[in-house]
Amino acid sequence: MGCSGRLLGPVGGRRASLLLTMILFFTYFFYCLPGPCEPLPPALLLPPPATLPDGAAPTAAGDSGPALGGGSRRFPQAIIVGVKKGGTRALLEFLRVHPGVRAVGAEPHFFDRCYEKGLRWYRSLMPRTLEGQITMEKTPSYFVTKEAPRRIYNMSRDTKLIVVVRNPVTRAISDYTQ
Ligand SMILES: Nc1ncnc2c1ncn2[C@@H]1O[C@H](COP(=O)(O)OS(=O)(=O)O)[C@@H](OP(=O)(O)O)[C@H]1O
Repeated sequence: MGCSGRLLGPVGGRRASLLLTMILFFTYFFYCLPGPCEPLPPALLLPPPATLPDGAAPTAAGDSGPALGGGSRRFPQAIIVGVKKGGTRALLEFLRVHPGVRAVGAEPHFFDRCYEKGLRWYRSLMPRTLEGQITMEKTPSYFVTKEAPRRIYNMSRDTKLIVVVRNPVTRAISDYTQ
């Protein structure tokens, strides 16, 4: 009569359905597993440019050269300065999306508040960069620090300053409301 139910019995039936469920699960997961990584787009595989637009980064005495971890810490070739609430953070974040740009996350305030700590300390804050990558930092208040231009020039005469300005009224409102 009723063949399978009788042949397997209640326990056998449960086992069979459990087995079937497991097979279905494994099959599903097998086909859902991601394949091998997609190859990187060619643009990301390209080496960084051999030279910087305005020459290589300055190398201070005592620089140990390329580190085992990859790259070395260099003084910034470009510093974003400008008015407070001028949009300097946004500019740095946009620039650092480029693989050829590496930047300090926080504002170092070296040339206005921490100058006495010395250049070695300042450079230790910088991210490691490979040859051809650009190191950047942003500290808006260098713009209103009388000594900052001379100090930056003494570090490296090739360092570029990117000045961000903004309508003083909207800037003041932004500063007031935050
Ligand atoms: N692309 C662009 N154009 C114009 N304005 C922009 C841009 N990106 C950011 N912002 C505005 O900049 C304000 C924050 O400025 P900062 O990052 O310089 O602030 S800070 O001084 O570092 O605290 C802050 O201003 P408010 O929104 O008016 O407070 C941001 O909205």
